[in-house]
Amino acid sequence: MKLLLIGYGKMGRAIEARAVARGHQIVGIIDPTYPEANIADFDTTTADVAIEFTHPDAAFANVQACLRQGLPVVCGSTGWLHHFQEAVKLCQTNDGSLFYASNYSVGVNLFFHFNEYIATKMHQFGGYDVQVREIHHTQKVDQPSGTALTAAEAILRHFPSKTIWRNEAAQAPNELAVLSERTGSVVGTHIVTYTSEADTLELKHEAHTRDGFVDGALLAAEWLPGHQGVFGMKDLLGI
Ligand SMILES: NC(=O)C1=CN([C@@H]2O[C@H](COP(=O)(O)OP(=O)(O)OC[C@H]3O[C@@H](n4cnc5c(N)ncnc54)[C@H](OP(=O)(O)O)[C@@H]3O)[C@@H](O)[C@H]2O)C=CC1
Ligand SMILES: O=C(O)C1=N[C@H](C(=O)O)C[C@H](O)C1
Repeated sequence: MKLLLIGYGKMGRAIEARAVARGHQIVGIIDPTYPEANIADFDTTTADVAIEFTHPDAAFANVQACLRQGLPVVCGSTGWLHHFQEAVKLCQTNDGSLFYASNYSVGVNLFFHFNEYIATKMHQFGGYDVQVREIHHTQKVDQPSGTALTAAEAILRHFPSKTIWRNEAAQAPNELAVLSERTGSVVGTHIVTYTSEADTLELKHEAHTRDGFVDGALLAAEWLPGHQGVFGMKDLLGI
């Protein structure tokens, strides 16, 4: 496949290495380190799909540019979802192809699945409070992480005594604390903790490397061309 990489940082570089090893071709790189390369000028007919891992402030414009130019786009950037419905509309208007996941690793998508099940059960049995915690490297600019937000929003849907999340300690029983920690080079750790007077139950995912994100993004990029609409990991993995 012919890939356009938008963003050539930690994820973009890791995707390049893995993609080439799998026989794919990188036909373009859009990143501030290549100032001559501009998404608006890129001849999109030379690529099958774009993979976008940039920055919360850049992602929506990049997604818009791909959709307007008829290029299927796999986006992994977090922190831009206040624009997501606009992206969905643009995708529909342009008969485009957009794939988005706050986390592309299979392990985290299993974690999401178990998170929904556990939230439902814990709410049924009662007596538990719940919080979400995420730990990442110090270069991460957004908080809470996109993954923590996906998990928190699922808890709000399945554990109805929590009605709103807050990125600090809860100040009322209906608030779900989503706590963020930035330290060292931690790749990405997410923990959902249920506590009662009697015991504690935890669901934890700890990424050891970025390989899981990279492999999932490449799977999505291999799958997306030919699929029209807005898709996520549930469509790809069937979980
Ligand atoms: N969904 C998932 O599975 C995962 C998502 N992520 C998310 O992906 C994003 C990128 O992560 P990561 O690679 O670690 O970050 P990095 O900061 O390492 O890389 C981002 C790159 O994008 C560049 N960039 C910034 N603005 C633009 C733009 N307008 N067009 C093209 N390139 C641009 C940056 O350049 P410069 O440094 O000069 O600004 C940098 O080279 C983050 O939002 C992160 O949360 C990360 C891992 C997994
Ligand atoms: O910025 C990162 O590094 C990561 N970002 C994603 C997120 O915000 O959830 C996914 C992963 O945790 C790594």
